[in-house]
Amino acid sequence: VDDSVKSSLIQFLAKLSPQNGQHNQHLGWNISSDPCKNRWLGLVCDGRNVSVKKLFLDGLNLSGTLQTSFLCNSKPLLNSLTVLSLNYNNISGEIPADIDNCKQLTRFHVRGNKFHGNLPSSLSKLVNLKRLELSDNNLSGNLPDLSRISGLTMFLAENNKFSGEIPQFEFSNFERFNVSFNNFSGLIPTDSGSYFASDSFMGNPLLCGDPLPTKCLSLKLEEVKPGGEESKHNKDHILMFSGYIMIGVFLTFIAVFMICKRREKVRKEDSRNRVAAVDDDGISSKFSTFSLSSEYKTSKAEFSMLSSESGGLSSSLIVLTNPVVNGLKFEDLLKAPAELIGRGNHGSLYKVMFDYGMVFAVKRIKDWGISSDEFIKRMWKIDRVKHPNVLPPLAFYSSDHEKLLVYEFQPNGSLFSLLHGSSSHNKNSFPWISRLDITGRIAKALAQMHKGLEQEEIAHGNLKSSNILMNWNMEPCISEYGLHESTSFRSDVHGFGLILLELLTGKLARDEKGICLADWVRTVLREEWTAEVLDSSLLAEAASEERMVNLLVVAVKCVESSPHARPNMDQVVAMIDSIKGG
Ligand SMILES: Nc1ncnc2c1ncn2[C@@H]1O[C@H](COP(=O)(O)OP(=O)(O)OP(=O)(O)O)[C@@H](O)[C@H]1O
Repeated sequence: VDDSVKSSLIQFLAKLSPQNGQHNQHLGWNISSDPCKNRWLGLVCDGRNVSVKKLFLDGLNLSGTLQTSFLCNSKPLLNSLTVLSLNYNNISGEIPADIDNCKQLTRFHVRGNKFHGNLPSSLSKLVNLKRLELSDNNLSGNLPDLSRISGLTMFLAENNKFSGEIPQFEFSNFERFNVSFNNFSGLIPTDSGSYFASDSFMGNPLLCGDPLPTKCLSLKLEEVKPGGEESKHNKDHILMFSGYIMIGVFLTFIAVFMICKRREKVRKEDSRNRVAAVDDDGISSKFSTFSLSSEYKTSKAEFSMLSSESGGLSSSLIVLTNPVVNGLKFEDLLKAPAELIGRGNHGSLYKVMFDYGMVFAVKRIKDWGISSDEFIKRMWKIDRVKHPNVLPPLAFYSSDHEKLLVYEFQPNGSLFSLLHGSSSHNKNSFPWISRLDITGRIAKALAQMHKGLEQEEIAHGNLKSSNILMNWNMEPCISEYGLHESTSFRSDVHGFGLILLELLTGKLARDEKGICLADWVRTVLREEWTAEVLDSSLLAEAASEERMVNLLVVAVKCVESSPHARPNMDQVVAMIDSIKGG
C-alpha cells in the first residue's frame, strides 16, 4: 500500500481522535507498517493485499470530526474504499460534502454519533450506495434526493431532526427503512406502506397517509386549479387542509401518548415480576426493560434481555473473565437495550447496546442440567486456552437456572450468512482463496482448542457455520466453544467437515427438505467422482480445481458416519496445509 494512502488513513483517524494518538496505537496504525500485510485493525483489504477496501471503526469512542477529504481526495483510496462504518462513536460536526468523491462507497454508517446540520446534497451522487445508516444523531433539514441512488436497500435515519418530505424511494428494493422520530411532513410516498409498518414512520407529527393511522388529504390541493372563482376554493381547501393537519397532529399525539402509556404499563408489570438481584457487594438492583423501535421489514422482536423469557434470577454470581468490559456491571447488562437476534436449539442470543458504544452479544443457554459450580469450573478451563480465531467469552453469569455468556458483538455476520445470506448472491466476493484461508484458520484454531482441552474432554459441541463469526478484519472466529452438554472431539470434526462442504458446494448443511449435505455429496460421489458438486462460482474462477477436489476429499473423510473413521484435527490441519502449499 502506498505511503500516501497510509498517511491519509493515519491523518483521517487523528482527526477522529483529537486528544492523542491512542487510537492509532491501539489499532496498530503506524506509517512504518503496511495496513494490509500487517493487518491494521478496523481495516479490510482486497484479496491481494494491495488496496484498502473497508473501514470498520465502530464503537471506538472516537470523538473528533469526520474529515472525509483524507479518504475521498486521496488516490487510490477514493477508488478502492467501499465501506465506511463509524457507528456508535461520539463524532460531531457535519457530514462533509466531499464524501461524494468516494464514488465506490456501498455502505456509509454513522449511527449513534453527534452529527448535526443538513446532509450534503452531494450524498445523492454516491450512486453505488446500498446501505445508509444515519440513525441517532442530530441531523436536520431536508433530505437530498436520495431516490436517485437506485441500488439503495437500507435507509435508517430514525431519531434525528430531519424535516421536509420523504423522497419517493424504490421501496420494493429495501430490506430496512426507518425514518421514525424526526420532523418529516406531508404524504408518505405511495407503496411504502405495503413494505414497511407504521413503526418505520411514527413520531413525525406532520406526516400522514398509509401506514400511519393519520389520514392525509393533501391530495385535494393538487386538484385545485389557480385563478378566479377557483382561488376561493383554493383558499377554502388550504384552510380545510390546515384543519386536517391539525386533526392529524392531534391524532398522532394521542397515538404516541397511548403507545407510551402502554409501554410504561408493560415496564411496570415486568419490573414487578422480576426478582431484585443482589450483586457481590450486596447491592440490590431492580431490572428494568427497554425496547427499541422496530426497523425491520420482517417483524423482528426487540427486547431488554430479560423481558421475554426470564423467570427471575435466583442467584447473582458474576464472574468477569476479561477486563475489556471496562468495569461493566452485571446489572448494566440487564438494564441496557437489547435485541433478540436468534433463538437456536441451545438458547437465545441478544445484541446488547450501551450508551458509550460497546455492543455485546449475550447468549442465554437453554435447558442444560449442569450445576452452577460445574459450569463455572468449565468456563475457567475453557478460558485458559486461547487462540486468535476463537472468540473468548468476556464475562459470564451462572446460577443453577440461568447461564449467560457475554461476547463481543461481531459486526460482520457469520460464515453462514456470508455463504447463504441475502448478500451472498454475489459469490464473486467470496473467492476460493478466501475460502481456503478460512478453512485453514478454523482448522488450526479448533486443533489448538482440542489439544488444550483434551484432558478435560471439552469439545466445542455445536460447530457449524453460524457459529463461525467474521470479525472486524473479516477473519473467522469460532464462537460458543464448549457450551454444550454431550460432546466429543470427533463430532467437532464432523461439524468441521460439514463447514468444508458448505464452503465447497455453496449449499446449506441441511436443505429445506431436511437432506443432510454430507449424504447428498456422498450420493453424488458414489455415482461418479466428479467436481460437479463444487459451487459453480468456484468453478468459474480460474483457481486450481485440483486443490478444491483435494479439499473435498478431506471434507468427506471428516463426515464419515463412523466417528473412528474420521481424522483428528491435527491430521486435518496437516492435510489442509499440504493442499495450501501444493
Ligand atoms: N458474538 C456475536 N456477534 C454477532 N453475531 C453473533 C454472535 N454470536 C452469535 N451471533 C449470531 O446470532 C445468531 C443467533 O445465534 P445463536 O447462537 O443463538 O444461534 P445458532 O448458532 O443458530 O443456534 P444454537 O447455537 O443455539 O444451535 C446467529 O446467526 C449467529 O451467527
